[in-house]
Order: sequence, then C-alpha cells, then structure tokens
Amino acid sequence: MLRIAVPNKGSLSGPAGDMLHEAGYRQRRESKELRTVDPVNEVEFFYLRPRDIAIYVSSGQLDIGITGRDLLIDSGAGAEEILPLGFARSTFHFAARPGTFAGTADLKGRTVATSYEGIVARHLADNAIDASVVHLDGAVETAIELGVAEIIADVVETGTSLRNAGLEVFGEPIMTSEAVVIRRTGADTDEPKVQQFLRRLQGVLVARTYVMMDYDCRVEQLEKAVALTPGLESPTVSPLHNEGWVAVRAMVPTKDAQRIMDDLYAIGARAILTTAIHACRL
Ligand SMILES: Nc1ncnc2c1ncn2[C@@H]1O[C@H](COP(=O)(O)OP(=O)(O)OP(=O)(O)O)[C@@H](O)[C@H]1O
Ligand SMILES: O=P(O)(O)OC[C@H]1O[C@H](OP(=O)(O)OP(=O)(O)O)[C@H](O)[C@@H]1O
Ligand SMILES: [Mg+2]
Repeated sequence: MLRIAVPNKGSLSGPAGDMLHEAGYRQRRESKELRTVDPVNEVEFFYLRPRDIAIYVSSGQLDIGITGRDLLIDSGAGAEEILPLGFARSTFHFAARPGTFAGTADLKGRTVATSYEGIVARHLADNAIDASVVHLDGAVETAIELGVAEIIADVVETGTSLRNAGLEVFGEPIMTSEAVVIRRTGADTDEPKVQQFLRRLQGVLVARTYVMMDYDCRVEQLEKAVALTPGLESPTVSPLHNEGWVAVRAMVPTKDAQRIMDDLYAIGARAILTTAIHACRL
C-alpha cells in the first residue's frame, strides 16, 4: 500500500484534498481525521502538519508527500520535489517599512523575523551576510511594529498582508514556491505504484489547464488552422460529408482558447466548440 502525507491545515490543505479527490482517491470525511485508507486504490493517506511532511517523507516511513516547495527547502530534510502541482503559489521576500532598506546587503547587523528560518539562514550564508534571525510561528508582519525585528522575511501572495501592516518588499525575491509532490532523496520514482499516482495527478493538471477544441475548416485552410491548434502530439483530422471540408480536434491551453477561436474564425473555420476535459492520461 502506498503511504502518502497530505497537509492537514493551512493554505495547502483544501486544494491538496480537492486535487486528490479529482484524481479519484477517497479523502477523509472530516477535518479531524488524521489518516484514512483508500482500499480500492491501495493508498493510505496521513494528514500531517505541512511543515512536518518533508521530515516524515525523508525518514522513508511515508512514500510520498504533498507540501510547499518553501517548506521543503526550509526543513532541510532529505526529500526532493518530483512534481509541481500549480496551487499555493507564493514568493518569499524580505519586507520592511517603506524606504528603510534597499537590498540584501542592507541586512548586515540587522534582525530578521521569519517563520522560515532555514530559508533565511541559507540565503544570508550564500550572500555572506551576518544578520540575526528571530523565529516566529506566524503573523510575522506585526513583528516590526512591536519592535521584535526591523525586517521580516515571509510568504507574499497578493501583498495584502504587507500593505495592511504598512510594509513593502525590498531586494530580489528569495524564492518562488508552489505545492509540490516530494519523495525521499534518491528513492526510486520509477516504482509502478508511485508512477501511477503521479500519472493520476498529471491527469488532473492537464484537465485543469486544457480544453478540447473542435472545429470545421476548408481543406485549403487546414495547415494554417493546425498551426494554431497543434495539440499535444498532433490534431485529429476527419473528413466531413461536405466535400472540401474537414473536422479538426485538438487540446488547447484554456487560457488561450478565446484568442485561438478568434484566429480560427478569421481564417474561415466554423462550428468552433470547446469542451472541458474531466480526466486524462497522456
Ligand atoms: N496567502 C498564501 N497564498 C498562497 N500560498 C500560501 C499563502 N500562505 C501560505 N502559503 C503557502 O502555504 C504553505 C504554508 O502552509 P502552512 O499551512 O504552513 O501555512 P499557512 O497556509 O500560512 O497556514 P497557517 O495558518 O497554519 O499559518 C507554504 O508553501 C506557503 O508558500
Ligand atoms: O500576500 P498575501 O495574499 O496577503 O498572503 C501572504 C500571507 O499569507 C500567509 O499568512 P497566513 O494568513 O497564513 O497567516 P500566518 O502569517 O499566521 O501564517 C503568509 O504568512 C502571509 O502573511
Ligand atoms: Mg501562514
């Protein structure tokens, strides 16, 4: 049975559960459940604190985990990213009162408050900067007003939390993060049950980012049309009953679908339809 660690709380928990559900796995019924077995798919899910997941996976007791890239790096645990999942996207930044600091070099001799001590300490060491780091569990934006630090280093998504605290990012972003699937460093990812799990999640990612597009076009326009809709491998082209016309079917990125429909219409394609993809194996 494959043993998988899933975040039990926070920003990662809901979207991770949704993705696993979409991939056909049984998920826990209530938020207090700490583990659940999916007997049909032969998988056991352990609901753990997001910060602890890399540690469990690196110990080898759990085969796979879902966590944030930033949490994985911060933990320093012996686990590696094997599939990015595209949700819980964020950027890790230094921030302070506007106009007080300009770049990483200004950190010298200062105090930085953060929940991600590992990332900050490594960044300071890489840049040979001597600064103190204070660990806080969360709500680090308040640390400056309350005099615990002059600088914070934190996850930024919309920037609302910083704005509300009267703070601004400065310097280059320290790292970008998103939810990722992790595995113990050096463990065999070719194992069939691991591969099957990854294929299921990849299927969800594709279904979320592509739509199926169908249209009819004149044979003379076919080359131009398939250049607009090359598909993942190659589009399906079928003859129509009306001579001189063909039907084309190809997957297109959802974000480009409206522009592609306009471009196809402009070269004479008609009956252009898009339909959602619910699941797939590429
Ligand atoms: N506002 C946000 N938008 C997107 N991702 C976020 C946000 N806040 C945290 N994350 C991401 O979520 C992960 C942290 O999850 P974690 O559950 O530890 O923190 P949290 O979502 O801030 O919850 P908590 O309330 O327990 O602090 C990290 O990978 C981080 O990059
Ligand atoms: O840029 P934003 O969209 O505002 O998102 C970033 C904020 O979200 C997270 O905080 P959370 O609400 O999880 O509280 P925490 O600081 O206690 O972790 C993170 O720590 C930032 O504070
Ligand atoms: Mg948080």
